[in-house]
Amino acid sequence: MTDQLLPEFPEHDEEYRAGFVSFVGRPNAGKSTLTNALVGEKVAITSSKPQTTRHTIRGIVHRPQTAQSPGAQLVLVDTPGLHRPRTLLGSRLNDLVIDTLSEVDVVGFCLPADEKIGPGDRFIAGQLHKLPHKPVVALVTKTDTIPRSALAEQLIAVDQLGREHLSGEGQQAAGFSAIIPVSAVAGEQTDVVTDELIAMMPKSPPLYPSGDLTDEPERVMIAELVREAALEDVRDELPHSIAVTVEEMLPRPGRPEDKPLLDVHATIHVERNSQKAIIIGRGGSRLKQIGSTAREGIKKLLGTPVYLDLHVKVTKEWQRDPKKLNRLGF
Ligand SMILES: Nc1nc2c(ncn2[C@@H]2O[C@H](COP(=O)(O)OP(=O)(O)OP(=O)(O)O)[C@@H](O)[C@H]2O)c(=O)[nH]1
Repeated sequence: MTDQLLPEFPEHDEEYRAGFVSFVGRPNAGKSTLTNALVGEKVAITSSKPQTTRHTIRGIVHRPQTAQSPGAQLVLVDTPGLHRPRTLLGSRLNDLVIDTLSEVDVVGFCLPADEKIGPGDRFIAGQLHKLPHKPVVALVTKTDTIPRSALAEQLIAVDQLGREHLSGEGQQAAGFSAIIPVSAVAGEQTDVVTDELIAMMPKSPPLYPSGDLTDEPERVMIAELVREAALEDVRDELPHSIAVTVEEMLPRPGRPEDKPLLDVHATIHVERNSQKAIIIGRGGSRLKQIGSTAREGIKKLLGTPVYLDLHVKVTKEWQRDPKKLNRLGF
């Protein structure tokens, strides 16, 4: 291997900080949007439908070393929302989240500014209490949606939530380590979030090469893009019944070097025949639309034109069957 092929790590000295942060919060709290805003590129999948972020997707914020700043790397681990489990998939997801959280340096608890604190938030706060000595920063998201006076009230309520759940035995400090209002959409206070999180990272050499925005395998991101496309405009009950696997991803042989084409074969798994019919649509029209939306996303992600071959398959009861869940990557 020549030196050119080795990944380049950012310059650093002993003051450099690097570590992991994970955002939690109930469905639709704004975790993925905030991840994207901090990283500055679309890595996590956002959707207006709740509970669509299933995989652990990392984005990396790089702060280069300058005369003013020692430089830092913030690795964002995006998790599904913690919620009361109702199915095997639900409890697997919660386990996955707890596992992830026990390994990160800081947890960012996203609480939307425009929704009253409810049982879902208290459930999550109760879960976080199980992780003693873990700093938790409250991120009050979507501040652009409410007037300042309402925000002040929400900040007080959030502070109260932290004091009720995150104090007591084993907890170093009472309540949240910090409470930061932020709007990912308006770009307000996103720098403050980054600064605050970086300050809480341990001193460490860089963990990833420069410019590496995500280490999520492309295959999983492609599956997520297909899933996101399939979720557009479908009925409310359908989202939980869709999973996507990427069967094969190969460069088309014999293409000229400057005109590559990637062949992608993917399967959309649903639970029932009726759902299959919805996904395929009249005369295959919906599937065609899903294909072209997903293809655009994949092309943007990889910078290569793609030929996307999509199949729809009924995998009965995949949410309740551990073997099938494993095969679908959960
Ligand atoms: N106005 C406004 N809307 C936001 C903001 N952040 C997120 N949203 C919207 O809130 C909805 C949910 O945002 P997501 O980032 O997908 O939320 P999430 O917490 O990742 O959701 P799950 O994947 O369901 O866990 C989307 O429609 C976003 O566009 C914000 O700062 N301002």
